[in-house]
Amino acid sequence: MLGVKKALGPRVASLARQVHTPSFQVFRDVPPLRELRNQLQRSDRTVGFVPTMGALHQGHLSLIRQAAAENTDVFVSVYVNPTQFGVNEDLSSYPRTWESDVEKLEKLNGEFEQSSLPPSGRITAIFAPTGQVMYPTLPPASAIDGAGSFVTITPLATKLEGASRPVFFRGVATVCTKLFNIVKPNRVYFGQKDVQQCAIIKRMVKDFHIDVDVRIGSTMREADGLAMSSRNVYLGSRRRAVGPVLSEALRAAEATFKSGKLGRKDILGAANTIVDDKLSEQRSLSPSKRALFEVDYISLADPDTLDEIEQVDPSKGAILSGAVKMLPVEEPQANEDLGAGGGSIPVRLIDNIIFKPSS
Ligand SMILES: Nc1ncnc2c1ncn2[C@@H]1O[C@H](COP(=O)(O)OP(=O)(O)OP(=O)(O)O)[C@@H](O)[C@H]1O
Ligand SMILES: CC(C)(CO)[C@@H](O)C(=O)[O-]
Ligand code: BAL
Repeated sequence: MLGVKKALGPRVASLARQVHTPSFQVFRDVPPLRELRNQLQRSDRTVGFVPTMGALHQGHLSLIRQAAAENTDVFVSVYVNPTQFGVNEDLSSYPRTWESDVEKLEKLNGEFEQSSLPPSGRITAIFAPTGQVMYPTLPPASAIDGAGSFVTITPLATKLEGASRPVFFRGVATVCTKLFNIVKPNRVYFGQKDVQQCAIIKRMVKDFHIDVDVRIGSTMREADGLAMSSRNVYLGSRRRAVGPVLSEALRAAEATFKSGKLGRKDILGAANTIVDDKLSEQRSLSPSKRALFEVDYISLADPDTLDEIEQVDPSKGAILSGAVKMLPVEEPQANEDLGAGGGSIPVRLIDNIIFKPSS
């Protein structure tokens, strides 16, 4: 185990000193973390675990708040897992904001200390492992035929997000298996924004008899409906203004469902109209002003199998979801806010709404 100062380097160490004594331990390796976990086990404390890839925002913090309300101790992992990125995806540019992540977690612990709402747990440990720790035998492989020890959950992992990102859920299931084995949490917390990831984790826990309770937190949004996401920092102002199109489209589809229509054509038709109108509007603008995007999918699927459905069965409900790729900014303007990556990185936005089964 590293003290927070040693783990963070001199700049953050001095920052941490200014704030107050670090309120959690930072672990880079497994054995010291296991030692702490075993101590907690012996004193009947419960661990809620929130896996993240860092670049923390209010979505992550809401999961941590939920974990603190339901456990005495919260463990958070910060690890950008290479095996869930395809070979042409944004692994190298993925936002890494360790210093501000630690500040946010410190602030949150301060909030928990002040809280009068019982019971309130606190963040006890951050696990920020190296690649060598997480993949001890072979360097991690992202190619589809790459060698390594992997967990695969098929056919769930091949649908929707998996159709566009073929190694994504293999990487997620693999790293989550490792993390669950290391942390041995009582409860794990995932965000509904990544609805297919939630379905895959639940299936993995069931099929492998993993002794953990999977808890899902609701999607945190910006004021205009855009789902919060670490990758939103790539958008810049032009693409940011168009990004809410996906949540608007899903809300229109939901309104159609709530008006009593159960058929795919009606429900998805409402979403597609919003998306098509927005795209026409943007195409009519000059390349120096517009933000173009491609729709990867807008889906109405069975909540268990994720297969596309023609009709919502009210007793089962459905998952309405979508993915849109914001294309690189054309003809950037002087002084334009282009976001991280200078507007050149395509940004995949995902979102969903769950139609709950009627009781
Ligand atoms: N807006 C959100 N509301 C609630 N939970 C969220 C939100 N965004 C992410 N999460 C959850 O936080 C956990 C960690 O996600 P991750 O670190 O990949 O952040 P992210 O914002 O989803 O990043 P990315 O841009 O890579 O999708 C996941 O369980 C994810 O579902
Ligand atoms: C669950 C996860 C931390 C695994 O790397 C990641 O997929 C994420 O942040 O959603
Ligand atoms: N939130 C999911 C992580 C990813 O897109 O790689």
